[in-house]
Amino acid sequence: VTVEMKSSKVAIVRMNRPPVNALSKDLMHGLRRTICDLEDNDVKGIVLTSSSKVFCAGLDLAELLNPTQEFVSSFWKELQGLWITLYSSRLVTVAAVNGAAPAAGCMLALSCDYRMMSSKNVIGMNETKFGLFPPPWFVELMADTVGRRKAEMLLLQGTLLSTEDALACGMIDQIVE
Ligand SMILES: CCCCCCCCCCCCC/C=C/C(=O)SCCNC(=O)CCNC(=O)[C@H](O)C(C)(C)COP(=O)(O)OP(=O)(O)OC[C@H]1O[C@@H](n2cnc3c(N)ncnc32)[C@H](O)[C@@H]1OP(=O)(O)O
Repeated sequence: VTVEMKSSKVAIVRMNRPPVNALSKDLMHGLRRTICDLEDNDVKGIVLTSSSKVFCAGLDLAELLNPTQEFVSSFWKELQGLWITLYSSRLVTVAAVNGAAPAAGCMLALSCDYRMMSSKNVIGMNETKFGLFPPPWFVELMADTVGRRKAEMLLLQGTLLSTEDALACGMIDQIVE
């Protein structure tokens, strides 16, 4: 995770885990630590983005391949901790979605107060497409953002929306070129 101060009050927080910013336990820990440190330093707002062409590919599936029970438990704790920290942060949080944001990548964006996204990208929770279901707090985030019926349809079908369709249903707030 890298931090660039745009002014004394606004920080650009970049996920920097090539090639796709898959959320490993360490990346989630780094993000949470960074947000907490910025909160402790009188910063007012952050822009969360990526240093590569993918915003975030979701959970690191490689880390979840044949894990020990202990690892799954600590991984899950880290994911929940990151979500709680970001969602409840006193900072104004903006997601600058500058690449694909599937699954937990979408969760990160939806946990922010405002979402801008570059065109020709995709965002959504596609877990059902590969036989997983999103945890209830992902579901609530989606329902709070696009409405319950739309969320139900998107989650059932594991739809990844284009930038334009995401704007049309309120999943993002602005398209930025
Ligand atoms: C046995 C018990 C198990 C218990 C487990 C319990 C856990 C329960 C889990 C329940 C979880 C539910 C919620 C799940 C949330 C998630 O986030 S799951 C992750 C979902 N993510 C995706 O579906 C995205 C998959 N990736 C892509 O679609 C594309 O990679 C991309 C993001 C659109 C980027 O495309 P492109 O730029 O063309 O790059 P690629 O060539 O596809 O990929 C580059 C390399 O990155 C690797 N990679 C991609 N995504 C991931 C990932 N999520 N995790 C790990 N690695 C990833 C990809 O394999 C490539 O690797 P190399 O081939 O080695 O280069």
